[in-house]
Amino acid sequence: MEFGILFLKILEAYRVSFSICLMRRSSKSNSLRQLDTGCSIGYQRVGENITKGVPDMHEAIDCYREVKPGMYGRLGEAMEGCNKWPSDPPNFKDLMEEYVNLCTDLSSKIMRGIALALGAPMDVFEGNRAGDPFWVLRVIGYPVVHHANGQEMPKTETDVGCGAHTDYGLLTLVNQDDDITALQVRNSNGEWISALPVPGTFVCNIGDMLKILTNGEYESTLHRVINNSPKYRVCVAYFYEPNFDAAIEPLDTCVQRTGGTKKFDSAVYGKHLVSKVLTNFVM
Ligand SMILES: O=C(O)CCC(=O)C(=O)O
Ligand SMILES: [Fe+2]
Repeated sequence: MEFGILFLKILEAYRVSFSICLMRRSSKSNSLRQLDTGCSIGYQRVGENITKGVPDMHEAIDCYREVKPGMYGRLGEAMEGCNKWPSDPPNFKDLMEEYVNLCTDLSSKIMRGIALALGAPMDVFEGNRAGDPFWVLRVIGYPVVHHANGQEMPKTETDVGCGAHTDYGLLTLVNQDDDITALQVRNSNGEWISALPVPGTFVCNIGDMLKILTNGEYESTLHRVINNSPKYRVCVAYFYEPNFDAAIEPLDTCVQRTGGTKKFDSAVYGKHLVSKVLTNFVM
């Protein structure tokens, strides 16, 4: 039953997000932009997001779990501020908040499954690791890179909807169009393979923090987006993250499972996120 409700929410979030992207494109409004902080809450125009020095061919609305002033001291300062939810349609904020709650619940269940698969206690990812998880929600629109007559534009770096990267937290739930194949993941042979859309499902990516926690047993998924279809593509990506101030290091169980040597130093999640956001995902 729970999944049934989630499924309906997936569809509704998709539908509303799609209309927002279309609205934004037609009105050319940039009223959601937050210009007064280095943080990227709100609307980003096509090409404003940069991955490894190359502008991404997408536009997006970014929302974060709210960091209230002083909540995490200096660590959280760059992320302080309210989300810029679109006011039209009027139920956008409520719907997306409900969607976030459902995704958070589902992700914590997936993390419990992963804990058991690793032979660790079911709640190993809770408490001061991810008992109070941070989250990020991105509604992303990828414009068409074909000419109207279907002829392909010259292949340049700028055709890339989103350059190759790994996500920085624990898990990502990608809610993509049913009829456009654009997301690609790199497999262990170094080949790019398409993550074919399966209606009513998420693609679930592993992020950098889960790689550290598992001492590399779970690899963070290298992925990219190339929208070669003749249609505007929409994706709603939900990022499930550790506690903002969590110091993440390999779990003892995972160090033992992977040869007894810690492969990663401890990393404070919030610091990792802020460095990514402030450098516009250069790394
Ligand atoms: O659009 C997609 O399918 C994935 C987007 C993505 O990788 C990201 O926002 O980190
Ligand atoms: Fe990603």
